[in-house]
Amino acid sequence: MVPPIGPVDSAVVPRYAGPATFARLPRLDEVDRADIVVAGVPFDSGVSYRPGARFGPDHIRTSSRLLRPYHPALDVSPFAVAQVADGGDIAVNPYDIGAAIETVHAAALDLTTDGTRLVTLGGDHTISLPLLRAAAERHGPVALLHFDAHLDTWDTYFGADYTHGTPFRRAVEEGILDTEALSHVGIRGPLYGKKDLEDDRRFGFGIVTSADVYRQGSDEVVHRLRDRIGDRPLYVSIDIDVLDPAHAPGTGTLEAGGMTSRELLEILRGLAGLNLIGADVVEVAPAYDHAEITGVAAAHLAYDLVSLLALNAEETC
Ligand SMILES: N=C(N)NCCCC(=O)O
Ligand SMILES: [Zn+2]
Ligand SMILES: [Zn+2]
Repeated sequence: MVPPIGPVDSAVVPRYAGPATFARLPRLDEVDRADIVVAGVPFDSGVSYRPGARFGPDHIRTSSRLLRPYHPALDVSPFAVAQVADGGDIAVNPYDIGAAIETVHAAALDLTTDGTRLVTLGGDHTISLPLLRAAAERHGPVALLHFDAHLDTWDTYFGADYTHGTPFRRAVEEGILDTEALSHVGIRGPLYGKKDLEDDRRFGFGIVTSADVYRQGSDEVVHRLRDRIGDRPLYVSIDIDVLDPAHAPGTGTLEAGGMTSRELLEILRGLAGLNLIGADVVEVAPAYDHAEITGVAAAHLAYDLVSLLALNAEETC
């Protein structure tokens, strides 16, 4: 195998110089083929509160300049065992949510020909629906592990079906999720009513609340999740607002009492060896960020997701 083209060498070109691709990786058009692609979706027309996640991909890329090539907790050099590349941004229509969803769906299919795995940087949570459609077309109905303060299984907002609060209800209705293996982690905060939870349970979701993570600890949570997921194809969706506002102020719909970035990274690392087939990190809105707190958290989460995928790619080489 030809060795992968890795990131720019930070001992030669300082980290703060040059273009900000994710982790300073090559662009997709600079490599023959990629095992893993990181792509952005600058879209926030589906939000119910503060806008700004359209600037998320650029912010996460900038905040990823300090990532280093070896992941000690997972014992993997992700960019050495797999060809990882930055696929740039999927340019979507900001005025027509239906058209944007179609574009993301088509682009996700295009980027995952030939077994390539996709990690997407949002963008608001609306984009997970077309990403899941593409994942299900490749793998059949997928298990979903959803980290979020919010259920995002609501029905409509102002009569609109496709919003950042509704992607997983639509996905269940479309039959693209494996309803035996659906989990939310980090749920907290006020709801519209008890029916929100009843509907969610009817769709098949299990809930690990933010308080459960604190009380039970990451190891116990990982154990429960792994049991539920088994060897099914798994999609991981991370809404950055799953983190406490102290750990991720740069987002649109904050809720107090969230997880720490340490807890979330610990849980992700506990997923090593599962059949992860795709992932997203969404809802980063840089206008409300301070000192790159949110950007760095998102960059590290994306790095861990890439590392999990790289571990699997290494196994199959
Ligand atoms: N941040 C996401 N994805 N969803 C939040 C929806 C909250 C609401 O407006 O009720
Ligand atoms: Zn959320
Ligand atoms: Zn969400």
